[in-house]
Amino acid sequence: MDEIYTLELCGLKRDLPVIQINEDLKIASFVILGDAELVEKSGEILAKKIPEADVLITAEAKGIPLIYEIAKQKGMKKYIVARKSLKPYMKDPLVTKVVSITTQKEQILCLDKDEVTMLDGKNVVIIDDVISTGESINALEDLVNKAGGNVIGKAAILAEGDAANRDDILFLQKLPLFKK
Ligand SMILES: O=P(O)(O)OC[C@H]1O[C@H](OP(=O)(O)OP(=O)(O)O)[C@H](O)[C@@H]1O
Repeated sequence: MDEIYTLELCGLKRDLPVIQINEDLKIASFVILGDAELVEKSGEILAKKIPEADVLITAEAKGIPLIYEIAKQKGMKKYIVARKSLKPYMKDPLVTKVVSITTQKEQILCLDKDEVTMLDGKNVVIIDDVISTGESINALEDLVNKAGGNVIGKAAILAEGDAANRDDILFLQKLPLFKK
């Protein structure tokens, strides 16, 4: 029978499939894409908890619905999504590298010049759906710093594994890792 982890979050319950990602490690797969109810509830709560920022930033892809919801709740007209591939619309892109727990191969995160300008000299909060190894938020922080921004907060719906012991991130619920 397939292994399931039941997550309780913001008064909701979700059965997450537990999947093997390498020889020694299984993770509970948390995919907010398509889950409007969970994004709305968690976004509303996180919007109240994060510090007041000039700019919010996330990484493509699963952070996108969450940052949209938080920006909407806070009445912010814009936010920034770091893309995972270079796009033709990008002029003088700023690029950094990242290896996340779920993807486990090197990806890039990049910003267009106009987004770099939006970050320069601004107070920035980094948003993601999950923080696990921290590689993705580190890469986002690197982009913000290189763009001249100042990271004043980091927030996620879930902190996975050891990330739950960090005191520099705001999160709503812990998610266990399943080690051999
Ligand atoms: O703390 P970390 O170990 O970096 O893991 C967390 C990141 O991993 C997942 O993204 P994923 O790489 O699966 O990309 P996706 O959102 O494009 O599916 C998740 O959405 C976070 O961004």
